[in-house]
Amino acid sequence: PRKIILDCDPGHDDAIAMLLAHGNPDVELVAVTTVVGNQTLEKVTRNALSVARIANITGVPFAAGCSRPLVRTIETAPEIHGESGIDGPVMPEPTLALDERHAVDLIIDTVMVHEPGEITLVPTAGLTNIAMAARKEPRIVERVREVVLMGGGYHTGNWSPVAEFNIKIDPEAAHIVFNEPWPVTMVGLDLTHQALATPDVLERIAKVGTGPAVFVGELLDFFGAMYLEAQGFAAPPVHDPCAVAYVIDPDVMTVRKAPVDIELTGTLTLGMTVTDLRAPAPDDCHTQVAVDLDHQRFWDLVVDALQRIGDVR
Ligand SMILES: Nc1ccc([C@@H]2N[C@H](CO)[C@@H](O)[C@H]2O)cc1
Ligand SMILES: [Ca+2]
Repeated sequence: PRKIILDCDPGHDDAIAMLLAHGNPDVELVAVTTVVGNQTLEKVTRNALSVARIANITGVPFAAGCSRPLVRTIETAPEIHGESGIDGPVMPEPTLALDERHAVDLIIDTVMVHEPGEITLVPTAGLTNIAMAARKEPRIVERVREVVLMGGGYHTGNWSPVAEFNIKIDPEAAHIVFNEPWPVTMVGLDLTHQALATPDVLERIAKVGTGPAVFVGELLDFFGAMYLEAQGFAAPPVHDPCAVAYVIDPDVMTVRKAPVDIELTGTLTLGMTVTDLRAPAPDDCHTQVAVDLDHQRFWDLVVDALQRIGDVR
């Protein structure tokens, strides 16, 4: 299976990404790291550990990372994720103890202890931990197989007209990550806005009938209500599991090689993932962007993962 490190800020959709990674047999969660984003580091870390208990994730180190962006001040998203960062479901008390290392060190140690090309980084939050890891131990850049991140967008934004939240909350970190020479797949809003949890999807998930499936239903009910109110979506786009799904099965979406760089000084465009879609892409282009989602296949993967997790309490 593909070995992945999930760097996340649970977060309703981060939680579903974790469940997909845990349930699907073709990926192995070798570490989970948290970073400030949807809510404060303390809240998203507590949420990550609660999700681990709900899905009975054991034998996987969880470590907390950066509590604020590299340069700028903290900007959270309570209007979508609520005060706890995962409002809606009643969350169980965490039982799993955190790894004593900082997330940046857990990422570095995990990459350096594995063979080159074994570890894939799957960030589904701001890129602060990833940027810090690349600066502290530059050798991880050539050892990481690829970075498959949820973030950005080549034609759309959500935290501004042209910038997406994960990028905009720490654009300097994103600039580092997109400009290191490792392969980067940007699973941006252009793609994730196709991953809508419509009523038929909610019904399929409810039919799984297990504790974790009920939990996902509750997550999506809250996420859906907030998305309708805050952004006028009839059904919520479930962003983060799209990145995990691409690692599981690259055919779940189409991708396109294109240079991407991050706007750091724009007045209206700060945090924009400026994507050069002019053809042809340079031969040495190390970045690609996700375009079309096979949403039947995507939701099949999510439902299958929940069925495989079963009831764990
Ligand atoms: N409005 C809003 C703000 C932040 C997010 C989070 N950031 C990414 C989508 O922008 C996902 O990782 C999700 O967890 C989703 C919606
Ligand atoms: Ca997230």
